[in-house]
Amino acid sequence: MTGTPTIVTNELTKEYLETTAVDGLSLEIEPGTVYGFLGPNGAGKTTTIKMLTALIRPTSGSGRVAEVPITDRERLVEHIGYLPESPPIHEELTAREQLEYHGGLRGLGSTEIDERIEPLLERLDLAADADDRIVTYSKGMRQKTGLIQAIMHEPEVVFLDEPTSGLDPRAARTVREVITELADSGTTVFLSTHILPVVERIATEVGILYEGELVEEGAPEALVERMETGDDSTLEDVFLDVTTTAE
Ligand SMILES: Nc1ncnc2c1ncn2[C@@H]1O[C@H](COP(=O)(O)OP(=O)(O)OP(=O)(O)O)[C@@H](O)[C@H]1O
Repeated sequence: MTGTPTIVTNELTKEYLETTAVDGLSLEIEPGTVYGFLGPNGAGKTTTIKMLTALIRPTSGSGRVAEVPITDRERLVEHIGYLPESPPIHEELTAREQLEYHGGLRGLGSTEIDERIEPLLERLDLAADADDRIVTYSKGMRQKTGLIQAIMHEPEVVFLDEPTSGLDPRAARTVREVITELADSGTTVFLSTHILPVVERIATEVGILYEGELVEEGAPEALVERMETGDDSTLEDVFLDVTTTAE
């Protein structure tokens, strides 16, 4: 698929006092891509996502998400959904109240909110608990609430940080299916995870970050093919290779 890329960055860089967390990152991601964003601990993935969602400002370089400059948080929020590692939810609310509140912030009316959240609550097996307070929820239930919150306003781009962490196998499968369906309908999904089989299954493109730099990028099968270790190479082999030998 070609068109205006939904995510474009040019030499995006974030420096902290003693660390260059992200170092000259240039990305071009087309609509409808599931982009598996990989990298070892501390590689700069969260810092990248925070810049792409306008939570922090780059030190240098630029980027546009859904054609909005990533420094324009006010405009950007309408176009994006974000599931961070710890979803931003109010513990004292019920999931339904939290989702209604979030939908209101995104300009949705109450009928629209109900129409969007009910099928997702059902699908993620959360309907029976939706009127319980989040403080009583397990990690997986919070994760599912956070996911619904990230996608319910039907944003053009969804950023997901470890969306299947804490989920049982059935829920994890449902989340993978939801991600694939989002992409099929044209949503761009930026997926950061350490669970490589998830990426292998659903990502259409993969970028591997190492010490703040993009050291490998391509379709998962193309990356694996490029490995010359034999027929049974996996994305894990590619990951281990490029994150140990790169300088
Ligand atoms: N607020 C901050 N101040 C100083 N250094 C920071 C800050 N946030 C991140 N860093 C540093 O930037 C680098 C990249 O961190 P980041 O959290 O983006 O990595 P990550 O790839 O998301 O790691 P993980 O897989 O462990 O979540 C690390 O060296 C980290 O210590």
